[in-house]
Amino acid sequence: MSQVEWDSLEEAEDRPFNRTYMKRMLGYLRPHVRTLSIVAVIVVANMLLSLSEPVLIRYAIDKGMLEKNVSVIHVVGLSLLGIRLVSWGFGFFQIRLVNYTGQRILYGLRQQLFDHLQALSFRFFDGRPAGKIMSRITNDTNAIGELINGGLITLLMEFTHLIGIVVILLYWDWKLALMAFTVLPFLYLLVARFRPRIESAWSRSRKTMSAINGNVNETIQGVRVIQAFSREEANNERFRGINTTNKKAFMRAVSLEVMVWPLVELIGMLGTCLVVWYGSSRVIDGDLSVGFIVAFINYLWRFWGPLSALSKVYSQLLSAMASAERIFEILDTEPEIKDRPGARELPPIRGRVAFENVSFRYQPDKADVLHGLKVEVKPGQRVALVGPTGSGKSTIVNLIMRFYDPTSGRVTIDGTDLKDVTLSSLRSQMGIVLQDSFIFSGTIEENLLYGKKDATREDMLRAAKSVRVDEFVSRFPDGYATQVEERGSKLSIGQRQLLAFGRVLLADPKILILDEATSSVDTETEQHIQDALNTLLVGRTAFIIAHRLSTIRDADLILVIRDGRIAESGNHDELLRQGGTYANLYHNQFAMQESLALRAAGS
Ligand SMILES: Nc1ncnc2c1ncn2[C@@H]1O[C@H](COP(=O)(O)OP(=O)(O)OP(=O)(O)O)[C@@H](O)[C@H]1O
Repeated sequence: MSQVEWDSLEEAEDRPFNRTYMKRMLGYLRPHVRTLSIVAVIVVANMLLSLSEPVLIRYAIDKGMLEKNVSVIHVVGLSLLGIRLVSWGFGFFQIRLVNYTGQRILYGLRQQLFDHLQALSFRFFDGRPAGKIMSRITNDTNAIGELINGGLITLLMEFTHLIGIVVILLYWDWKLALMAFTVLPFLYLLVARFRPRIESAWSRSRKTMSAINGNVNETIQGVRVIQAFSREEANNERFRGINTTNKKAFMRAVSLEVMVWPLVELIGMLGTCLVVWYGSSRVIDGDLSVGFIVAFINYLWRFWGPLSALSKVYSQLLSAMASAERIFEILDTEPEIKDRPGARELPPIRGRVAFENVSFRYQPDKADVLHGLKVEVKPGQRVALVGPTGSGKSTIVNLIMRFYDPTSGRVTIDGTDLKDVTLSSLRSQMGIVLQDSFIFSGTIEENLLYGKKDATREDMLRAAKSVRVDEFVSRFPDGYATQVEERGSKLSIGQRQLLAFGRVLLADPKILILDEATSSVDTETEQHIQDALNTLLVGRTAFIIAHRLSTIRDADLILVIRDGRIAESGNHDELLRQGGTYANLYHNQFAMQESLALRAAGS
């Protein structure tokens, strides 16, 4: 089973009713108490109106039909019509108010989740698939919304109805009422037996739905790889599996429901039959009037409805509770990396970066990835990080950006521990360009201004020109206003790289981190990128996860990383003279790159 399927089946486990979550969820209603009180008044008024209908019918039969008084029938008829009209008006306001409040609560919850998500540290995202997180913001908030919009009102309405009916029936004729209620234990047994099954079937249906979402999300993200490997059929097979499970779970839930709810009605009917049988004999005896018995039965019909509705709301409540649990899990996750109390602003950076005996592991129960790193980089130095895959190069730059904190030791800038300064003052002076430059949907101009909203148009054009963005932008009919799709999918890899350079150049960071793209671009673009890079690096301390020989050779300091340690350090010539790992790497890998480059230049 894939991660996505496993996660969604595992975690959506519905838990039994949880009072703490319920209380916390009700906390979201607190700011809307006034509106909800109005709703409650409307609900009670509607309940009273609705419960007055059988009384009017009783009156119409006993005083109108049996005593042949037509004017009573006219009055009752008009009254019933009036009641329905007023109920309709009340219902309209009630639904509007509830939906309005529900939407405001959902809006706030979604916003709160979104804000919180952005503040969470990398470690949180490391362990969770994106599809799962997305489903929390959409599906789980919706489940809570449905509860507020539909469930809570049903609960309030049906509950008040039920109480009202029981009171009236007992008050009218307690013997007849108790006779009708003798079927209640059977109803209870039936519901108690089948409800858990229905709930678990619905729960399975929801879980498999979440697996479907995860699967679709993964497929969209990975569609290029899927098509490249012609995995469509195998993927379809996997999707068909989840889809079938979902269909079966849904069908099982529905079949149970269509079996149980008519049974509930049947048992209710039994209670009504008892009343008809016993009540009619009392009507014949002249003990009860016809209008009375008709009204009594009418109330009984209204009694079974709320009972099944309430039972369904309970399922809805459990499902919302599971959603609430997942939402609260996110909201309760404290960002690991945050400003410590009393953190100060980092003054303008000069650019000295030091690792003081830094060790780091990604998970507490896993082995160290970096071991006692010690290195000092002077302001303005260009540092190349080289080493085999998985050796720890990206981890080092993650620590400089303070995406993670070291497990032990300190990372300092100009002698200040990164943990002592505010994140915003640190990151606003740092820039990062990753291999796969993330371009946001919007215009090219918006993407360039991403790190410096207040830059003037002249600044923007200058930056774009110096990293050669203007050359390709000028070929677009809309120029800088050209819309680039999500992730910049309309741009070539080289163009995306240049745009990312422009974005970071405009932000003018003092420390720059760069993960050099490994993907091959044509020699001309390569040259453009090299030129742009040289412009970008002037006057900044730079850490480059380098793959190109030219970048490495130009570096002031090369750090060769092996198994989370600095195996060698020095400049190109020094390291070649040492004849160690770097020299080997150079002769085996980079020398070939160089001869290829020379050949390309000569051809
Ligand atoms: N988020 C993570 N959670 C757990 N382990 C991780 C995480 N990221 C990286 N690692 C592990 O840490 C080690 C160092 O990874 P890192 O990404 O720093 O290597 P790298 O030198 O940058 O590799 P590459 O050149 O392939 O990008 C690897 O063993 C990797 O499996």
